[in-house]
Amino acid sequence: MTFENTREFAKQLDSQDKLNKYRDEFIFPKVNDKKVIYFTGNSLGLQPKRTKAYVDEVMNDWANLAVEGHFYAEKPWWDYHERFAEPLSKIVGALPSEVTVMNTLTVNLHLLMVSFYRPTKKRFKIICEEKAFPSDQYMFQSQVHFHGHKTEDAIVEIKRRDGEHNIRLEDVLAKIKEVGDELALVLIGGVNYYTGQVFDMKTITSAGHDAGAIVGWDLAHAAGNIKLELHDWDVDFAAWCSYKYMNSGPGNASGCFVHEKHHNNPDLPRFAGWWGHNKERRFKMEPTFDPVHGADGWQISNLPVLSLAPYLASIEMFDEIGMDAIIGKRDKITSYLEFILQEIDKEVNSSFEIITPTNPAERGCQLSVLLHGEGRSLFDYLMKSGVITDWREPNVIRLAPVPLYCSFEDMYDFGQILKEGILK
Ligand SMILES: Cc1ncc(COP(=O)(O)O)c(C=O)c1O
Ligand SMILES: Nc1c(O)cccc1C(=O)C[C@H](N)C(=O)O
Repeated sequence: MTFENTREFAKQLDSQDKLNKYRDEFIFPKVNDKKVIYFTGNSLGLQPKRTKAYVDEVMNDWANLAVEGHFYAEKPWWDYHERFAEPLSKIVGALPSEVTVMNTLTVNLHLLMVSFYRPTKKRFKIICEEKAFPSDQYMFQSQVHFHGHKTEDAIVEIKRRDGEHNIRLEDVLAKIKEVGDELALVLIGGVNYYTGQVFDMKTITSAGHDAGAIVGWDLAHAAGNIKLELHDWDVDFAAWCSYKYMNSGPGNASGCFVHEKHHNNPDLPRFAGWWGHNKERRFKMEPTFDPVHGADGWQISNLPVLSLAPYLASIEMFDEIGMDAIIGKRDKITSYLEFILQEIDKEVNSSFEIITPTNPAERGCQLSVLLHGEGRSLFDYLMKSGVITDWREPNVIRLAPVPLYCSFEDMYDFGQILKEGILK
């Protein structure tokens, strides 16, 4: 597709965009009484207008029913989470029995490691990406220490090559082969938070299994952003947060995937609690744990229904639209943003460097841009001008043109503000 850097062309793209109507379903912060151009949905998604009704429903049931709300609310709280299974399974490419919602992301990764990181004397190493998100690094370090290993012995990082911003698939596969029978677990961020690189999860999962390892994925930046086929890729487990691309609200609940091949394994350890116990007999207060079949069997506590309400509001919007339509717009608007950046770079003779892969199959909707020669003052100018991005040292801005609420005209306007900021 040939793009043009004009407002008329951007407006034309918006007029052809079938998802453009969803923009009005979101609440935008304002700067100078104008909706911001919001590029940080990879950190916190915007609030859907429909969210309040879902939260008010729970608040009203609590007010009017109190404890009876657990069983007699229109959406009973005791199995409120079961409303996620169908829609969430479509977003991550799973069976409904393979997904559940609970806790928050890093907590879930720890609990899944209880089940899936069981080192032996021989097979104890974990492969991850270099400079994984810090919470993942601390999770890995604390897990291997818990099992009596040293970080330097047990954690193997796959490194970028000198002068390259992204990790090569061939290097991931070579490292898996190299570690071989000492490899217990491969756990990588499916979409890298810093560069926006998408990893070939199918190929890496297969290679990890060939080496005799378990393979899991941190999908914080992937769920709701890219096409996932966790069941068919034979992924063992995964977890994601819901407050980024799934617009559930700050610090909100995480989602988990556990492949059905692990559902009936009595030898699989897990930290148990009553909400993972047999649903029909849960209130008989039995002494012996009998796990619910499926990923719900990893639940521990009764669920934070007030948190799940915004999550459900968003998931039901995703179900209305479908991931294919979201991904279709994502590819178009991300490519248009890439075009705008390249055009502005030429116009102001700057030296931007997009460090996200140029191949649409290797990226989601995030573009990470090294602003060579520019400092934090440009970032500050953008923010003051109503362009919300985030700054990552040394001088990278991350731009996530989330398809549900970003417009093509936003991209054009961003380009004009960026040019002003550089030329001022
Ligand atoms: C890749 C990745 N992993 C883990 C986290 C931490 O998630 P939480 O604070 O919900 O545990 C984040 C961001 O918050 C992230 O981007
Ligand atoms: N969870 C966050 C928070 O509570 C404050 C600020 C940022 C976040 C984030 O989610 C960071 C995000 N994971 C990132 O990749 O930058």
